[in-house]
Amino acid sequence: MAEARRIDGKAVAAGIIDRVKAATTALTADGGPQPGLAVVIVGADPASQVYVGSKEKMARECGFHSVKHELSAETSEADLLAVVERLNADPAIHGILVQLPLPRQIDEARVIEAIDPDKDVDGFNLINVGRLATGALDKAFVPCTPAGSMILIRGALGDDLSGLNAVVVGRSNIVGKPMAQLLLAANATVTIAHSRTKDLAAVCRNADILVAAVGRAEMLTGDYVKEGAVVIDVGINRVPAPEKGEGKSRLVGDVDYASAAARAAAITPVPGGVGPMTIALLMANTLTSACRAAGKAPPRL
Ligand SMILES: Nc1nc(=O)c2c([nH]1)NC[C@@H]1CN(c3ccc(C(=O)N[C@@H](CCC(=O)O)C(=O)O)cc3)C=[N+]21
Repeated sequence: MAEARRIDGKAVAAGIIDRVKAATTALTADGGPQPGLAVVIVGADPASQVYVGSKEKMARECGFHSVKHELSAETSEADLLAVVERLNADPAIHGILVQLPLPRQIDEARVIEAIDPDKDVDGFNLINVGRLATGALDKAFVPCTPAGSMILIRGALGDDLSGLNAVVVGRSNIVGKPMAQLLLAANATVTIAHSRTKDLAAVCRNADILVAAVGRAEMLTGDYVKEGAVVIDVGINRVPAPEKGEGKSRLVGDVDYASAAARAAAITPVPGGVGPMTIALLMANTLTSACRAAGKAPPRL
């Protein structure tokens, strides 16, 4: 089998961003609100800082009102909840993202449940989890990483995934579970596998669509990949790269790209695959929220 097609998530994301920009211009020209995104970060984790910075920059590029709240690592849960309440009440804000993970003293679930479900552009609030699980996709905010992955899968295989086996490796609330829900809604036959799955490689080799969200660098090698499968690598792992110089690192996924690409039909790289899609879908969700707030139908991006 020939080397897999490399799915260019960066290019697909750029197309979505262009459409978000155009729709934002149209919305405001039509008397609608300027979409507003608030990103809240607690503590100064360097990786988190980078992601938050790129979200803020992208929001500005889209023509959004963009605000960033940087709180110290010692912030109390009550203080963070007060910030969320202020943003819930602020009519200029349509999307609220509280960067995860949060420091130990803060109960993540409590914070997520405090976000107004109609401003929950991450799609992590129980109301949105329930909307997705019950198929109320017109009202739900769908988590950005699974939603972005789904666009790449549909680009490779089409809208209807009937008759295809999908295996999602990883069962997190932010990726694995919503990913499985979306694949199910598209009529795939879905298996959720994880670290305790017996003979994981054999389960994965059954997948026409393999989604890797385990959080272990390059764990899924070619042995896990069916010939002709579509492989979506959600992992973002920073590993040492002494070949680039002392103290240097590089980004790798949960899939061993070279061996998996030798068997797959199409595969996402890391970086340049799912990551840029996550940010693009965050912008799309924020635009959707602003449209809904104005009683206008959100555009199909
Ligand atoms: N409430 C919340 N929502 C999130 O969506 C969220 C979060 N918390 N916490 C952290 C993770 C991580 N995340 C990424 C988004 C984009 C890239 C991305 O664009 N990555 C580039 C590479 C970036 C680089 O070079 O470091 C790529 O894959 O090509 C990565 C990671 C969103 N997260």
